[in-house]
Amino acid sequence: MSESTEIKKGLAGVVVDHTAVSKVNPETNSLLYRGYPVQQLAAEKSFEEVALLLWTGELPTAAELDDFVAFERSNRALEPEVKAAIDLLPTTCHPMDVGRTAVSVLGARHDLAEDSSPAAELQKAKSLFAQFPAVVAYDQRRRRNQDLIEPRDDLDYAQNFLWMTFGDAAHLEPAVVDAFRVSMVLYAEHSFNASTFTARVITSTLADLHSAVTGAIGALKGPLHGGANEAVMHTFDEIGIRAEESREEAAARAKEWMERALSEKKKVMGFGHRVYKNGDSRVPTMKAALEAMVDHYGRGELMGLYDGLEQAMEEAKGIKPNLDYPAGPTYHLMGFDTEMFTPLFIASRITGWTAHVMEQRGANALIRPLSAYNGPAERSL
Ligand SMILES: CC(=O)SCCNC(=O)CCNC(=O)[C@H](O)C(C)(C)COP(=O)(O)OP(=O)(O)OC[C@H]1O[C@@H](n2cnc3c(N)ncnc32)[C@H](O)[C@@H]1OP(=O)(O)O
Ligand SMILES: O=C([O-])CC(=O)C(=O)O
Repeated sequence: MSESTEIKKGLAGVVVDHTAVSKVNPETNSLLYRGYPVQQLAAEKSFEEVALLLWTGELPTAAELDDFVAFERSNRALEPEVKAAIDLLPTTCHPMDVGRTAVSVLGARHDLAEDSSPAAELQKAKSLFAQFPAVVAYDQRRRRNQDLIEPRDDLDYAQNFLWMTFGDAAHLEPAVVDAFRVSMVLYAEHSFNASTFTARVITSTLADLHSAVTGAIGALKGPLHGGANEAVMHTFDEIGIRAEESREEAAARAKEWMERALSEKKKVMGFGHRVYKNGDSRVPTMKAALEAMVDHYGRGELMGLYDGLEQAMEEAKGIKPNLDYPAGPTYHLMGFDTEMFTPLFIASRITGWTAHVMEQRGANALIRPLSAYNGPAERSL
């Protein structure tokens, strides 16, 4: 094999493999899941339907959906052993550590752990989909000294997730459930992003699905990727959220903050994207969901901060927001602690990761690039 010396730092612009799971097209600013525009899916489909679409390549028939919904509803409860493992972790650790540990425990306990046949992989993906919300919900509650809430099988995925976290009727109001469902659909899949690529690298060694998802969670945690939704909220907090303020006043303070941050050469999380250079295809849909939450909770000043930062970044650098930008304040308004935002991203992205694990396994080649050595020349001891 001849060694190429051209280095593509960060693999930017490198096409590594085919995928039929999704198509990100920065030219048309579109995102298709298995051929369907994500905006249409977000408007019309449940997250359960979108998960099946990503895994199988087609939207489910009514009977297929019924089967999956029944499976999901009967596998939602937090297993006592997983709860025990979570309880061993301090509440001072990051909730992403809890999510990562829980997936690892779930893998070690799964009957099909070492079976990587297509049927077993799909079964494990469905199990993780069903089991993960209880991990996030319980972790959120224990950090507030609240007891675990059992799932309800009369609720769909999005409703039940909110129920297990908050246990009140206010979070089952259609406006809240819908914004949450939209966020799950939009976060589900995005081709060869860093965490999905991590999952594919791990799968390429023929390791098991839960190992791939555990590694993917590690990659998602960083603020250059999924951790940005949390970081966005820290920015809002640093600027200061003042409920009594008008939208215009909040926007003016946010603009000032952004101008100062950029003059200090700071990177502001929630802006920019490796692939989209002219705006993230998912942002308009997520921004509409955020606006619905702002109206629902009567919190116009938050939209002032949002607009002020966006405008100042656009004016100074022409850099647009990514999906994490509207998602962060949406989860904040719903009442999640800031550190829980990226675990919510996990709950959604489990679908895309596992679809890619199955695709990688179906046409595998070990992922092992080359490096150009630039250390000391050979020397003797
Ligand atoms: C769901 C998701 O995971 S979406 C991504 C979430 N991540 C973030 O929001 C983190 C903030 N954004 C970033 O760090 C970057 O935009 C990335 C990592 C997402 C993409 O980065 P890359 O394609 O590698 O571009 P890179 O970081 O080289 O940026 C190019 C230029 O734009 C600037 N830039 C890019 N994003 C930002 C930002 N958020 N704030 C300030 N400047 C930025 C860079 O400083 C760089 O400027 P320079 O050429 O003067 O040095
Ligand atoms: O595609 C990327 O690099 C990051 C991203 O937006 C995602 O994973 O949703």
